[in-house]
Amino acid sequence: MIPVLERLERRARETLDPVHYDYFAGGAGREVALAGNEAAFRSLALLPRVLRGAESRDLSVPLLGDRASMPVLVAPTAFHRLACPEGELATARAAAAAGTVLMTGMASTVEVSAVTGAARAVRADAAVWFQLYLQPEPEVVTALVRRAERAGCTALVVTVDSPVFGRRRRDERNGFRDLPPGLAAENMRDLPGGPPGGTRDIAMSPALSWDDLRRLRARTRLPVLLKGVLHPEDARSAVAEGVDGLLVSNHGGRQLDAAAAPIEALPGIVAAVGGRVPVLLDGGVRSGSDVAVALALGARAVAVGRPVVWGLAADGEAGVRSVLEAFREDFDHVLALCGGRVPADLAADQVVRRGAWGVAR
Ligand SMILES: Cc1cc2nc3c(=O)[nH]c(=O)nc-3n(C[C@H](O)[C@H](O)[C@H](O)COP(=O)(O)O)c2cc1C
Ligand SMILES: CCCCC(=O)C(=O)O
Repeated sequence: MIPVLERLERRARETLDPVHYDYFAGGAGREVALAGNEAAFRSLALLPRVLRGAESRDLSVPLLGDRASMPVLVAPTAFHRLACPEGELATARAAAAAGTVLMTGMASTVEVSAVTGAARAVRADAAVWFQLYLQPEPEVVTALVRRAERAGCTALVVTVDSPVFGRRRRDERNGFRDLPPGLAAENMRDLPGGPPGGTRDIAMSPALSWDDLRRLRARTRLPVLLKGVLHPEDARSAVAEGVDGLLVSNHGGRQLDAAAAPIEALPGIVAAVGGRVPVLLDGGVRSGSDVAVALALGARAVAVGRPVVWGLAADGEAGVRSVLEAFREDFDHVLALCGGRVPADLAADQVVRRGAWGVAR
């Protein structure tokens, strides 16, 4: 882990209400998936290339019509006002200042138009994508999509790894269920069928199918990224359905505790997709070399969840900036050490399994 991240996490742990710390930090079940996400990166190593004449690095990557200044994006995480009074506004400013994509969540404690407003006040062309869980009622989905479109979001991130909510033992132990008074999931306010002026609950439904995704895509011209895919067949189906990108993820180990680490699933997905749409990854990315391994194995970019929350809790907007700049600096350094000039210079033949005998292909 990058030392700055360790420091910020420590500070966040000291600062946050322990119940909220556990909500942010925790995973499902025995937290095997949570630990496995980082462990899987540690089991992989890089074969640097040499004498490549790789001067003047450029870390930027194209993504669904936007361009990120580096291949490290902000993953959608819920309830930022639990971490800092400004909440998602601070996160949005920091992401915009870093020139990277913010995936803002349906479970944001600041309404999405205020989030995009904060980002665009820092950088006029700041890219903000809207993450949503498909809701069983079509009119609710439409209302959410319109809300994201009106706010100027440039893509939708549809999370599909949550047919039911994961069992988070820390939250069960702590009795953490609801946001404290004064905080709410503001994107869920004033939706069809909800209490006037109040918020609806976010529903998770195992009944959702590709039909629901088709209905969503028929309702919007925004590109759609599917978040939470681990199986190559699902990746194939998604591409056949016309999805614009995939985010390989196990929800930071918060849903299926037996889920494979995203970095383990990535090669199968990349092979299934065959370059037809960009593949992104999140889960356990904690250093520039983690970024490099994911990119070498075929990811266009990665996203980070908890490190951003720790930055936010430790030092608000400045803390998130520190996190993003630490990733930029560390990835730039690793790319240089690997003989790369641009992210796409990293190739799959540069990744080996630690402890395995063999030669580079
Ligand atoms: C506190 C917390 C809240 C999250 N909330 C959401 C959410 O509302 N929607 C979603 O799609 N993913 C959510 N995630 C998952 C993240 O988008 C991402 O997949 C995960 O955090 C990546 O792993 P990392 O934390 O190891 O970087 C959440 C993760 C955390 C830690
Ligand atoms: C209903 C809020 C969902 C938050 C979430 O996805 C998580 O805590 O992992």
